[in-house]
Amino acid sequence: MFQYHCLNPIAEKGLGLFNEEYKKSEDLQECDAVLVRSAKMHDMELPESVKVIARAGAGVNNIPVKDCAEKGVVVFNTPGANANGVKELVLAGMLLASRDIVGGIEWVAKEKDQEDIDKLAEKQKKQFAGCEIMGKKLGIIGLGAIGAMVANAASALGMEVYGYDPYISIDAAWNLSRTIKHIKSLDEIYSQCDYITIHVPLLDSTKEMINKEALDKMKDGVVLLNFARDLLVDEDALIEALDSGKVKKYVTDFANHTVAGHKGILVTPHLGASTEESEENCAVMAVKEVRDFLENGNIKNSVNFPNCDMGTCVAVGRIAICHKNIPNMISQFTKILGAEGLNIADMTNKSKGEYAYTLIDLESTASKEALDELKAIEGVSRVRVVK
Ligand SMILES: NC(=O)c1ccc[n+]([C@@H]2O[C@H](COP(=O)([O-])OP(=O)(O)OC[C@H]3O[C@@H](n4cnc5c(N)ncnc54)[C@H](O)[C@@H]3O)[C@@H](O)[C@H]2O)c1
Ligand SMILES: O=C(O)[C@H](O)COP(=O)(O)O
Repeated sequence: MFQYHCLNPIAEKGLGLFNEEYKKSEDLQECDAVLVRSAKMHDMELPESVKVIARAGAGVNNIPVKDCAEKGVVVFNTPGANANGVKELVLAGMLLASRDIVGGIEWVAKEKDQEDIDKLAEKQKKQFAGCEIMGKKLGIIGLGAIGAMVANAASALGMEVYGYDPYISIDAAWNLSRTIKHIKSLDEIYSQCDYITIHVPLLDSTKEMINKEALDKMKDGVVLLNFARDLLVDEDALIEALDSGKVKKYVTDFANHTVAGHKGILVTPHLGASTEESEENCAVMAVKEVRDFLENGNIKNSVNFPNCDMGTCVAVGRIAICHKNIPNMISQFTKILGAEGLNIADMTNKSKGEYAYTLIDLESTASKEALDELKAIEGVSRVRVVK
């Protein structure tokens, strides 16, 4: 029996995929798995029982990913599962920034009791007029799951799309429309584009990448959209650029005291992935990842351990080992198992950066002593008997 705990509400369509071998627990103690959306986990004490964290979503900046790797806790996310939800909101954001739709709706609500509201509306509408997005230049920074979808949709709406992503995956590149201009320098995006939207993860290297220097290089009257993370933008510099007229509008999905209520800023309360479809897609993918990991030891879409798949175990036993990616690990594992007379039926070892993962199928059951010896090897963070 496995136990899981949800730190945020997770769609029932996903949780329903847990079978009778799984129990939902109201607290973390004794849990094998944690499911989370945006709850902040950095200051949380995780019990030793937790082996896996699944982020039902894309961004993992709320999770101490490296500390988890050190403790042998595998962290998953659900790549692309909410990308369409975000893409649609980005398109809405561009339209809201181009015409004063919000101001117009608010005006009608305020004047609703005027007897001649129809005539008044015709007179007043010019103050809410704007421009169209067709024919404008859109710069996209980050062409992953979301950026690529925004690029294709904006291109279909008649925008001239400039895309920048020095680390683009082969899959994302294949999915891009041929109309997207491949841009190799951010300066070109800044100097050419009327709209700029950012879709990169929040990392040390991307924090405040939109700063005063970047803003100074942008076209006068640029519209900036941020549906990725607020800390990607130096929002004090942004406010200055907005107040001076350099930036026409800032559309952000992240409410904070710097941006909320400021003239020229449209703030939504982190709604990008809050659609029925995205929430369900993320929950379904997260639960499938957790189950395959707990039941078979397989890893797909982890952000701190490598992909590793040996299917379902047909041998007598399977052991999963989380460890550092350093020399001499495999030989130590096989030496301990060999000394016990345990024959290895199958084995896979994969690495990702500093960390590695080994799955070993055995023709007989490993003793507690052998498992303890494996755990005692320097660089091993967790040894788990999967079967
Ligand atoms: N508003 C929301 O509700 C919402 C929903 C989903 C994701 N997000 C945010 O959006 C981010 C992107 O999501 P995604 O699903 O597209 O992720 P993704 O991993 O598919 O794409 C990220 C892309 O950014 C690129 N990249 C990384 N560093 C870069 C840099 N310095 N310059 C240019 N490109 C760079 C990567 O190569 C990758 O292609 C997430 O990390 C998350 O923070 C927000
Ligand atoms: O990174 C993400 O997937 C988004 O920011 C969505 O976050 P949420 O699941 O808390 O809505």
